[in-house]
Amino acid sequence: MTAVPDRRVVLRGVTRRYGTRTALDGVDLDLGPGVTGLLGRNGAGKTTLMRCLATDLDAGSGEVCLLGLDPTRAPERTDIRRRLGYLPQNPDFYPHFTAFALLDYMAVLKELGGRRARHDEVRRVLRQVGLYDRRHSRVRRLSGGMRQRLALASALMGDPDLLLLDEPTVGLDPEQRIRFRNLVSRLAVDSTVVLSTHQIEDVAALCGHIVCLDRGRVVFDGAPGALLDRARGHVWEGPGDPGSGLTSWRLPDGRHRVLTPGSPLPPGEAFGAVEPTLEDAYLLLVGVSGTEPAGAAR
Ligand SMILES: Nc1ncnc2c1ncn2[C@@H]1O[C@H](COP(=O)(O)OP(=O)(O)OP(=O)(O)O)[C@@H](O)[C@H]1O
Repeated sequence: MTAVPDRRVVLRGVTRRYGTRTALDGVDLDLGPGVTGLLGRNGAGKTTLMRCLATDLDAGSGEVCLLGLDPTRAPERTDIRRRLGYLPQNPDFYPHFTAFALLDYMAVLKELGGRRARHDEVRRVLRQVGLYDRRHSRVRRLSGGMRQRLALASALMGDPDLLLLDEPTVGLDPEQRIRFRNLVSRLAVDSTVVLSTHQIEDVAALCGHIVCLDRGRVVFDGAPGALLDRARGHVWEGPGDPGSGLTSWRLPDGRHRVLTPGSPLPPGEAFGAVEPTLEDAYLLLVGVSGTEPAGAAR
């Protein structure tokens, strides 16, 4: 009987600084197979966390265990790297390589077997991301969305146990986005996937687990339903702009949607409570510049 590989990601008290700036502040995490959505505003620490998980950046102080292995030990770090796929934010590729040659080169670096096995794997991932017909195109001739899909193909090579995707759907058209969701959700049956994104629709469609960072700290770690529960009673719709510094926006029918962090009371007489979306819940959690985050959501 073959042993089931350990696919967990465990962090204990990870604090990562850049000089005097603290990017991660005492982060504890425990992730397993399925898709975890990593949310947070610009500068919250998402990319720093992803780079620590990708072993691209040392984790500073605290403990990290990836796939049952210790990334501070060189041989274990090599094993982790063979078993992980990483799509970094703004990937940049050699522009003169063809799509096929580029992935083949990545496969060599990842030590994915001999030439035939490698080429089979490159063809497989090119088909998965819908780029097989463009395999002989040079990277510089691909569109931005196609380059993003090429980066995804590179991350998918070797069926990784841990897949780290930093803003993967930037530049994808709606059809490709659905294709991406299907691909990732199938992979996440067995693998641990971490999806860092500002696209809340992708999180709603894919993630069974959400982690939200704010100024380097974990401010939410749980199921989407639990995040929605916190927002219930704080989202309203009614006529007119209630003003008073609350987060609100005009809907296409002229009514206003209003968030009342902290207060479970309507912002005006004619306002009725509505079911929160994940975006409402996220905005209530982290607050919007000029407003306070929801007391109840902290
Ligand atoms: N190489 C670096 N040197 C110094 N400071 C950095 C460096 N990289 C990131 N930072 C700082 O660390 C903090 C966290 O940045 P990080 O890129 O992890 O945030 P993020 O959540 O990924 O943001 P975004 O959503 O904008 O991509 C920010 O204050 C940022 O300015």
